[in-house]
Amino acid sequence: MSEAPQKRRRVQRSPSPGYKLDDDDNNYVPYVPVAQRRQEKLAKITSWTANSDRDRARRQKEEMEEQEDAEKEEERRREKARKERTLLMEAQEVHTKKDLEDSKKTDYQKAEEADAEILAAIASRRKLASDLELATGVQYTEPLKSSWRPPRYIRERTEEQHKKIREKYHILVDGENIPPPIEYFQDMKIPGSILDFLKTKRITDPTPIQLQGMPTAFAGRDLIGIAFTGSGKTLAFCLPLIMTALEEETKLPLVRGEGPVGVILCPSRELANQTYENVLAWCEALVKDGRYPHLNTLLCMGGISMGEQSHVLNKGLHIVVATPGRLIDMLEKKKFTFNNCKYLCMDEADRMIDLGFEDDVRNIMSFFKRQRQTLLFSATMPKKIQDFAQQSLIKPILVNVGRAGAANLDVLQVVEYVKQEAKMVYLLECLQKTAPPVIVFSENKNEVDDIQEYLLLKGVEAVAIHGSKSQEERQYAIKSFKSGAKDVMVASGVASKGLDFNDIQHVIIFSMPKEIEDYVHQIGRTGRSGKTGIATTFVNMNTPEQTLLDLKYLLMEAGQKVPPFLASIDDPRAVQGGSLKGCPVCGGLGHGISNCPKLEDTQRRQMASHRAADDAGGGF
Ligand SMILES: Nc1ncnc2c1ncn2[C@@H]1O[C@H](COP(=O)(O)OP(=O)(O)OP(=O)(O)O)[C@@H](O)[C@H]1O
Repeated sequence: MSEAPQKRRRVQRSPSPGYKLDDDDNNYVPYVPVAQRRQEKLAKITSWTANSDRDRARRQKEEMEEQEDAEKEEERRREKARKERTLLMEAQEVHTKKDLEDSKKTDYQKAEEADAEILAAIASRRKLASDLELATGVQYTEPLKSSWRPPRYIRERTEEQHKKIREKYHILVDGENIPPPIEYFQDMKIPGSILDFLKTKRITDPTPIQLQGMPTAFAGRDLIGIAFTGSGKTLAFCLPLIMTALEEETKLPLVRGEGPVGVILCPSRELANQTYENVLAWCEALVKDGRYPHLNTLLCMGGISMGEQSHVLNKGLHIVVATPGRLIDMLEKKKFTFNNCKYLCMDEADRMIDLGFEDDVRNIMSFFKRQRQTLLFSATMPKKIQDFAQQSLIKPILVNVGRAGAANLDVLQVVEYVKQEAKMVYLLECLQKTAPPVIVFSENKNEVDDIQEYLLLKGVEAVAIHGSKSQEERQYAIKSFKSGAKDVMVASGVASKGLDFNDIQHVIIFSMPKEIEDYVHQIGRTGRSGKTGIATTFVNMNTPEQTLLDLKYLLMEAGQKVPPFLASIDDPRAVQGGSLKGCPVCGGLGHGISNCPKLEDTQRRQMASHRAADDAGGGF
């Protein structure tokens, strides 16, 4: 029905006005003369012929091309097969040659080569710097400036005089323009109220790491500080931060939402808590004489509610003591920022960057908005870790007191062969050696619980601490042991690293850790701040021979008695005629890098984390 008007409209539109059209007009076919029609047909036929000729030619060409392609493909296949055969033969030849060469090499040479390969792989680790800095290529070349100066009479000393002082305290240093060692706290320009407080704790003169480390940190320099367990590293890195924060607060007081000025990172909650308490005590001492302002310190770690600390967050923040996970969480939630943060210190730094926290540390670094002073401290820091860490520091200064990873000489080390089944009974006997407090270490959480249970049954006041205990249980154990309410603390190695308990008389290592560094940290809970202590270690057939060898060399280095069963263990490297260099990865003296337990552990952990990432589907 709608067709009609449309048609009508079309009809009306097309011709010129004045014509009258109907359907016949529409169907009208104009007349074409015969001659013209014949010519048109001829032209059509000619074009068909031409087209079909062209088609045929095209088809032929295509066929030829296909054939050529097939031939070329066949040639390529043959060439590839020929090459593969040659490569295979070459590879076989190379292998045969290598086998021949290898057969000429001694086991020692082969081990050296394997070590070099592993070292090269470690050296290629991604630089320890913030992702932002890496991405934008930000590079600082000069250390931070500080207004602190040593007293004039010290500045006027010659380099030779500085050297003599360092030699006197067995301090090794490395770096450019090293600040002078200072033998008295008074000369370090530390506020008198803090010095008075330190005196009440019987801290009157700086320890070697303090007398070189503190001037270095006060001068704003990046620092790697290595010194024995219990040699006062905590004061060496906390006091410079307190002084920096004090300077900032004096210049322009911080208000809510501002700060922190610096952060101290610790690998465990217990260590973070202990460092926090030290900082609190020193900051409280600072305000005692009424001349200095109050500095706010935040403890930022898992297991404590931030609500408890909201009173600190509501003011300007000077110092944060943190474990990595919770710190990242707080920074991501923008509870505070690092916009004005200029001091980053890592305690037990080798552990932090080497075992699991490396990416967290990079992440934390990416929150800094300006150049920072970076300090790394530990009792054990093998050369490789030092080299790696050094890349992220600016003209760093290395302060080393004794060999990194060496045992504290104030600890008498006794190693005893005790059969597995006799350990518990012998432990009771061992506890009689000294008065309390005593720490018993075991590598295994279940064993920690078993030992505590056994001791409780035998009437010994013992507490236990390990990673699977709740925060409250861990805190209770530490508090009651520290206060003297409990005589014995049974602990897993990880949970107690870096903890400073008063006057531990005896450390008993119930199960020898695989890594000698852990042993050094564990025996280091005694013999602290110049006092002496005893460490008794149980070993037996279950202890790997390589661990025993590490132990043997460590005892020899510390001038301790080596029991006959240890002395009789031969070093396979010596048998092969190789050098007896220590392991550059863990510092163990009884093995090379290729059989380093720490490296194995790290690789296992990395593989586990890759597997976890795969399971999670990868990606972002
Ligand atoms: N100059 C000093 N004189 C005497 N005692 C000191 C001095 N400095 C620190 N101390 C004390 O020495 C003990 C050990 O200090 P700290 O915990 O800092 O050792 P550390 O080197 O960090 O040990 P670790 O490597 O085991 O963590 C503490 O109780 C501390 O109060």
